Amino acid sequence: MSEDNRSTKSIAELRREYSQQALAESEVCKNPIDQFSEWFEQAYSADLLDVNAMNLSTATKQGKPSSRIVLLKGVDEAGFRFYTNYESRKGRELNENPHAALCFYWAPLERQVRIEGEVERLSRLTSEAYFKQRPRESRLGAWASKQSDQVSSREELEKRFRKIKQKFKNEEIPLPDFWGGFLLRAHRIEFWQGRKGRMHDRICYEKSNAEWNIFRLAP
Ligand SMILES: Cc1cc2nc3c(=O)[nH]c(=O)nc-3n(C[C@H](O)[C@H](O)[C@H](O)COP(=O)(O)O)c2cc1C
Repeated sequence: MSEDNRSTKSIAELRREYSQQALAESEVCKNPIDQFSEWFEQAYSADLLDVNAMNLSTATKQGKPSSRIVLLKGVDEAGFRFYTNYESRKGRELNENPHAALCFYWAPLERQVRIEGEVERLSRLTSEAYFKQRPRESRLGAWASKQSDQVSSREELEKRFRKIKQKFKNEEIPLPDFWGGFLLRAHRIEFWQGRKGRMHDRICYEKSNAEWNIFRLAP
């Protein structure tokens, strides 16, 4: 198809077949975190760009939702960890409503993972340990940015960055009180593998009395 054709194709016509792999109840791990780690490892090995980028959906107390991408910074039996500004829009929403959802899409593998649960803040010690390992510029950026607040201009932002840089010149940059991690404790995790004719595989795990039930969903 020529470039010209490509540019005239309507959005409604954009589609492709998914046919690489299958996912069966009999093959998946008993524990969804093990299953997630397996898929994550495969996505990482496939050299996908931003393999740990995930959509995070939050909602206000009234249930008004909002979404954005954040980076997964760790996962284990306890849950999924990410870091942000506690006073940002997401930080404020999570503070008033801990229910949240994550979603990964690894397009070249034709895979999606959806995760639902409740968040809690990570301990300051854990956040500090992570903050310390961030590049100096990112640590300064955390101090300089009142994330999600309106700013009058780019210059204003850069002025704040320079001021902070000067303030911490030759000093260790401490973890700001308004910055840190969240742990999302999952109670539902769904693995989606694209199949031919939109007959996709969807294997879902739901937690009940500390046990994970596994079932298939219609595509
Ligand atoms: C690839 C990618 C990774 C990102 N990672 C993070 C992150 O780990 N933490 C974060 O606070 N924002 C991250 N962001 C920025 C967020 O998407 C968002 O713009 C910001 O957190 C403000 O969101 P809010 O106003 O809803 O709080 C990332 C954006 C992209 C595109």
